[in-house]
Amino acid sequence: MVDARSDKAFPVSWDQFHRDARALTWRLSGDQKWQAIVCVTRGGLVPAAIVARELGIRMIETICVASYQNYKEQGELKVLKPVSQEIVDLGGGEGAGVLVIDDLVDTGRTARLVREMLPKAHYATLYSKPMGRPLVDTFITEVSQDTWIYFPWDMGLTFQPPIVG
Ligand SMILES: O=P(O)(O)OC[C@H]1O[C@H](OP(=O)(O)OP(=O)(O)O)[C@H](O)[C@@H]1O
Ligand SMILES: O=c1[nH]c(=O)c2nc[nH]c2[nH]1
Ligand SMILES: [Mg+2]
Repeated sequence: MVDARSDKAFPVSWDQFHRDARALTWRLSGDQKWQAIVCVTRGGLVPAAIVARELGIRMIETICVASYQNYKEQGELKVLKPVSQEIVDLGGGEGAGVLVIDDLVDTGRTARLVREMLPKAHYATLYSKPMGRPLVDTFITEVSQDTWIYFPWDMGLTFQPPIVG
């Protein structure tokens, strides 16, 4: 479970995010020809746009899942929109040849749910935490379980008090 008291922070700038999304694309750009991207909203929308642009993929589907209602607190996992049958049936069924993109895996609950719908898909995220790591096929950076990742779309510029004084 995510510890609501966790105080380690991993802030990610837009530059860093873009670099990491491109690094993820390099890892996904081998021999495999992806038939479609399924992005896990909302966090998967931005990395999916970058990966789709880099890989030349125009078939993009969403799976709409929500679980973190209040900041750092995971509630009940809700599927607001499942993946269309057309996408599940690609590559002979069960999502073979489909690339699933999300921003991160934390407890792995979201990834487990998506994998039930697309068992043969390839699951890729930019960031992972130890509990979720076994559920991801490709990721870029791992942080500890008690670290909260701050994405650029959730942040703004604010004054920082000096470290000393
Ligand atoms: O591994 P887990 O513990 O399941 O957590 C990971 C999920 O949590 C966040 O989504 P969230 O439910 O907050 O919705 P959002 O993408 O709309 O921000 C994140 O974008 C992942 O999808
Ligand atoms: O912005 C976020 N940062 C995280 O570390 C996280 N874990 C689950 N959901 C998350 N959202
Ligand atoms: Mg999400």
